[in-house]
Amino acid sequence: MTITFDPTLALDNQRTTSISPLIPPALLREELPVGEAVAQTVHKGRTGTVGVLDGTDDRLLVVVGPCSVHDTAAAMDYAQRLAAHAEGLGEQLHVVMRVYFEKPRTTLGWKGLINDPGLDGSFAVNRGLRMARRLLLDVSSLGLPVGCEFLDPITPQFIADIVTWGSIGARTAASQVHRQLCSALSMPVGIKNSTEGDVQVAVDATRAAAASHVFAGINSDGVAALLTTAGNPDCHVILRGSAAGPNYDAGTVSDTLGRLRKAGLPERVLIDASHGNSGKDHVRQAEVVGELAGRIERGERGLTGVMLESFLAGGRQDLTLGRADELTYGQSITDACLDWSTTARLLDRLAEAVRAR
Ligand SMILES: O=C[C@H](O)[C@H](O)COP(=O)(O)O
Ligand SMILES: C=C(OP(=O)(O)O)C(=O)O
Repeated sequence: MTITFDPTLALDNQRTTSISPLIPPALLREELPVGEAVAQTVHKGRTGTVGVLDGTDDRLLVVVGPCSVHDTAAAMDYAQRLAAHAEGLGEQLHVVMRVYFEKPRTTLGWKGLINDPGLDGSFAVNRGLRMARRLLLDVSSLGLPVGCEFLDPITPQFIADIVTWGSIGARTAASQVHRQLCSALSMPVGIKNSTEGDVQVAVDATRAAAASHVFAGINSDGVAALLTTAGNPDCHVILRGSAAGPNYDAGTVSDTLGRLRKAGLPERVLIDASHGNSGKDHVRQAEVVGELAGRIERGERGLTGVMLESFLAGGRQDLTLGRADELTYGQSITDACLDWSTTARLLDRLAEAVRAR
């Protein structure tokens, strides 16, 4: 017997306007597999990062690149310049390129290449995932390891095998979902202080991510699964400043190391020269790096890494959805970035500081 309901009594999908298929992660991985050279880059990149974090490798971790990728050709152009420059500084700096595809927004805005690769509100997510995986393979094949922010808890199944260093942003550091995700990720993960400047939330997240968890997710076939994780001992705090001002000063670094010590965690921090530490003014990132270089030279404890937002052209521009053809080549459509030549100069300065210490 068929039971029919009065349609006005329907209970679910009242606000979901469409549900369409997502490619299974395993299929994308088969289409775009990791070859031996890329596997070597990721392996070496992760081992190097862990060594710097643990202090067994005396280099400085530098995570540098665009705020977001919106044009894969420009991202590759940038990657080629960075790979060549980083090679000459390899004894002092462990360089990881920011290749960010997922943007957490304060309210609304373009949410990154995976969500809307056409930059036109068409949300071709399967295409976005393909473009993201392709770019990660291409950048890594230059011998340059990549770093991504993980925002959507499903996305890592599609790309995480090619990621050397991960990040959890200021808006999700308190989220249990993201802390559980970190506990499963195979690479070191930096976790940011909150947008209001709360550092303890990042320390708590680092502690939670180091523990084992059991939670619901998907497997590589895209099927709902229960995941049991071992915990990630390679998570670390990123000081990114806040709307109230910067927090890269020696006092905050020392206070953060104290909080980590109290929580039984390794004492190390990465400083984000952008965001609240630069007041989102890209020019001020250079001032932050200048000060940090002096402190690194003097051997300040715990300063393990630096993050820079940088692209080919300096500054930022607004995207009008559907008008990507009007954009300036190599300029950010999210946060303002340093231009390439200033970036190269700042990398040289950081390398000089490491050499001097
Ligand atoms: O890093 C990028 C941005 O700071 C972050 O995605 C928030 O951007 P919004 O405040 O412009 O939304
Ligand atoms: C979104 C980012 O930063 P935050 O989470 O610090 O705002 C970012 O680094 O791209």
